[in-house]
Amino acid sequence: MQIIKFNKYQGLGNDFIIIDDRKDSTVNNILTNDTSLVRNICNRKYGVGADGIILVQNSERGANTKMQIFNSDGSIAEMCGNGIRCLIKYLYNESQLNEDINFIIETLAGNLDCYVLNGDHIRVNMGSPSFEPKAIPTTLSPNNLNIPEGTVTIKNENITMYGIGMGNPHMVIILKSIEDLQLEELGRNFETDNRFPNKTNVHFVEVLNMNKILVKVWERGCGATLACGTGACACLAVTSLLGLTNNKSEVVLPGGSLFIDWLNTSDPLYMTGPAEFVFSGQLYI
Ligand SMILES: N[C@@H](CCC[C@H](N)C(=O)O)C(=O)O
Repeated sequence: MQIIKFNKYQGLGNDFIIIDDRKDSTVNNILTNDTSLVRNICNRKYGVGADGIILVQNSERGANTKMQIFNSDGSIAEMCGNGIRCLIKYLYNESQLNEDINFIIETLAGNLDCYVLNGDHIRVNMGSPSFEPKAIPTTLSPNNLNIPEGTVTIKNENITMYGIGMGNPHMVIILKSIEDLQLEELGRNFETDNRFPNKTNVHFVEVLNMNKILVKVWERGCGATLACGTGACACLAVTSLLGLTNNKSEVVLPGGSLFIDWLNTSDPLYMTGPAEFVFSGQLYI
């Protein structure tokens, strides 16, 4: 049995157990070979409770550190927007610096620049959204704006949905209202839509005005969460390309707001939002 220290952080209620695994990658080896252990640790009744586990690892690609993220079902995700802010806040708190500072984090979606602003908000260069079907991956075909497009059925109505990659796959569905949404039923169904061979995160979007959208999230490997950072970027990228919002907007999620800007479609997209320490403890695994 090993004693593993952890810190719990949350970004807009999307919560993560952060484990520093830089010494010898032991935890990565254990968790990748035992997905039931991840599920047990993330379980909200019998475990610590979280939407995922983030391992801080040594970077082999010139970044300050590498982020490895496990969803609460034990699957590994390529990227996590709220998670990367939590990781940055952890590194910032550990460094005991009291000034604005930058970090470069290696992820399975590439190296990302992150900036701590006034100690509590973190701005992340999220890279460019991908509309290339193979890269997302999806079998959907691009529409005239080059966004992969298809339909899903909601309450017997065919509704347009879009596929987009932010390192990880996203399905974006724009509705007139998302108030009375069967999130659990639709999310579970669409997550495994066979047009997304690696499954997909699912987002239901209501456009409030040119500068604000409302989003409800069903995450691949986690279920309904209070926020999804990569998803917020995916939604804003789609609504701005469709001309429904500006390219700099507030994304209102059940857990709070993220601010996304994508000032030039040939440039990366930026996400700004909070991250907070919740508690720390020890795992006996
Ligand atoms: N909560 C995240 C995304 C985490 C990974 C996702 N569930 C996936 O499997 O792609 C975020 O804030 O981006």
